[in-house]
Amino acid sequence: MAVSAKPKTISSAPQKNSLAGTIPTKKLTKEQLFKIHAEHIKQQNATQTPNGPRPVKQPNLAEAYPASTKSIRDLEIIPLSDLSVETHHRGKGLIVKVVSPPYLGAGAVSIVEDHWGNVDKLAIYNQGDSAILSGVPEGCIVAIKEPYYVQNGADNDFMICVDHPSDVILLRFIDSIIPEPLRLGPLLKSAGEWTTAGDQAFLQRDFPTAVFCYTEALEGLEDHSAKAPVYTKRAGVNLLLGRYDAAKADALASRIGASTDWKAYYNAGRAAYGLCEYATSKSYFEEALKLNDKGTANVQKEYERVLARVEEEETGNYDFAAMHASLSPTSVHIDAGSFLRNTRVADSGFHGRGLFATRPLKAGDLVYVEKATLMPNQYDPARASAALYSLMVRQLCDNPSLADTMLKLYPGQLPYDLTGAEGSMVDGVPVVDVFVVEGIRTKNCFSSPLSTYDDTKPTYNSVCMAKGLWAHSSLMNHSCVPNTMRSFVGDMLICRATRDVQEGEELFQQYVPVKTLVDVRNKEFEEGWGFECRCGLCEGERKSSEERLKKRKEAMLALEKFLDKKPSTGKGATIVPDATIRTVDKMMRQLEDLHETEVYESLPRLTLVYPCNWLVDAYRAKKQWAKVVKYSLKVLRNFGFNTAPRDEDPAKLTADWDPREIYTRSGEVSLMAVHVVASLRRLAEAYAALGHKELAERCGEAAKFGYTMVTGFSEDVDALGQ
Ligand SMILES: C[S@@+](CC[C@H](N)C(=O)[O-])C[C@H]1O[C@@H](n2cnc3c(N)ncnc32)[C@H](O)[C@@H]1O
Repeated sequence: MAVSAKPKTISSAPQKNSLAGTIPTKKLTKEQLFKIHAEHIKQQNATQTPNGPRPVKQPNLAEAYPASTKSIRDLEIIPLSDLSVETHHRGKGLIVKVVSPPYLGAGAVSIVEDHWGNVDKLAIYNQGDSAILSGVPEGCIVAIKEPYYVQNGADNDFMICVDHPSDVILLRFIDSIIPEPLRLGPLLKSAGEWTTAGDQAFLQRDFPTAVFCYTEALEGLEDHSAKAPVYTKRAGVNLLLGRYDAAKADALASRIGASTDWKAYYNAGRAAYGLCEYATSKSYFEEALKLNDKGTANVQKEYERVLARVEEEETGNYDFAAMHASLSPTSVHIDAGSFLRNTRVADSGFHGRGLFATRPLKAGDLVYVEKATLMPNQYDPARASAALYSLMVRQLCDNPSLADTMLKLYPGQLPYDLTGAEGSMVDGVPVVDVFVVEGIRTKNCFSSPLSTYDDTKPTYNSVCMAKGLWAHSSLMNHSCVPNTMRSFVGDMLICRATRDVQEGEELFQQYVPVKTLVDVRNKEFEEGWGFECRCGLCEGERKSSEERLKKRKEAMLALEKFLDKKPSTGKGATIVPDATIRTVDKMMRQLEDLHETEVYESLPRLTLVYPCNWLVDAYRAKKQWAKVVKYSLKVLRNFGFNTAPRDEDPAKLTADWDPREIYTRSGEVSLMAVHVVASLRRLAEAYAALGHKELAERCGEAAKFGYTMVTGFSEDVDALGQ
């Protein structure tokens, strides 16, 4: 798993176009523009499947520029003929009419005309399906704020490129800012006509247009009692579009002070539920039930559902096994609340904010459970990042209240400072800066399998990973030897303590499974997240000399090279010849000797984990159980579980070794992983084979306990296979 597969860094600015800053003298004529555009549309109609997923134009952070934060009313309106290439026209705006149907690819490309009679090409990206502008209907009039003009391949081919969704505004036909020659006057006159048009659009399932029409209708009405039913209609459509902020506002605006308001509260409750505001949702359903004391079955059902969410938030009681059983490729979003009260956000000594324990926690305890803020059902690694990015943009446009959660996350270093206006409403829409969104995505997203439990099974296709945002979890800083471990069941992130944690202690997670060598893993942190890790393991290992580090690296690479062609387990494994085992054992001991005691006495020795695991498997295949014990104990020790006995004689251990204590008594610098569970299982098997039943049972129990930390909920260690 990874917080982000390969976070992007901001590279140097792209090469400058020789025309940059100039008004092009050679441009396509109006006729050429229309002709080429018509050909593109013809081609599109011939090749594209209607309603198929549209590609996403993912932002290149190297070319980042800020979204406009100005109102169109404060900008100087300029003609299309004044646009200069590779230029962000700060302080300027365009008002244009769309004079062609759109060509739909990663963006919507249309031909537009200004009131001076100039025409040009407009490409609008990053509009969600719920926005009319995702399709840019012919005839609509749009304002483009602080336009960016680019060359589009061929010498004389240029276009206005709108990356930030809030940089383009769909204007109402009666907006006084529209210059006279572009004005049509409203197509429909009365509120009644607009309402009927909204109803028709609704019946045709064109929900964005329905919202547009109901909005026009509301503008034309003055009397609240006449407005109320239109608000109710618009609330319903907004609910269908997942525009919960607007749905909630509409539902509340539809109240008229009568008992029929139960419907308004019911809709407001559903909208708040959609926003995961369960306590608020509960209070709206209660109002609805008060007004309609017979309680319609629907309200009662929704009320009971929200009560379950509130209880989960308060108690952290979940039936994870049932959640897991409910997962399927089409059903990955779990209906559950987040349990966060064992943690709080505070300043960290490591970086910015971090998460801290609000009460003492025992190893294995639930630290928190978080439902994804956003997680698209997209497990194809080639599409997962783009899917998350476009969902983040869409949700910020559709539900501006999400900005409070999402835009507070760390965006990494952008080439410009945040304006502070991101997320605020300008010209009726929230300012959404796609480069900030992408920065937040790369620094904060997690990769998640459908379930971690299944992901540990040897047969599972671990390439299938979705990407999601868990806003609370993102606030946790990284440590290579963390005190928590995360796992996933669908879009629920389960975080468990891997050792005892005191009240007030900072909580850490591993951003990625850590590389064995201190310099290699820190290069990854530096490139991906811009920090150098100062955890106990990294600080400890830095005390080792450069020369030692170099020698360890060489020994490790030689060992890995030797082992590469000699699988001791799984596909291609055969019984390994004794001579090979002896060589591996010797090379492993040489590598072991390169770990100086003064540095590694109680630190994990990660370079040794792989060869020791290899030896466990090789001896197990030969049923040499004493050796299995020896090397399994070494694996535990190499993960930093230094209370694992170093003397492998079972006779000495039977009385007083409780393997569960590895979790509680190893100190701060140990590393929990599924391999630890696997080693405990191997120990259990080997002790049993050697006749040490009691020890075997204890190891089995410790393995089950550890597996719960790894998977979030399951003790079924047999899932790990043979
Ligand atoms: C997902 S954020 C974590 C929350 C962050 N501390 C904040 O204030 O929003 C990731 C960023 O936190 C910082 N960070 C995380 N772990 C760190 C650590 N161990 N040492 C220093 N900085 C760390 C890095 O800047 C990283 O890019």
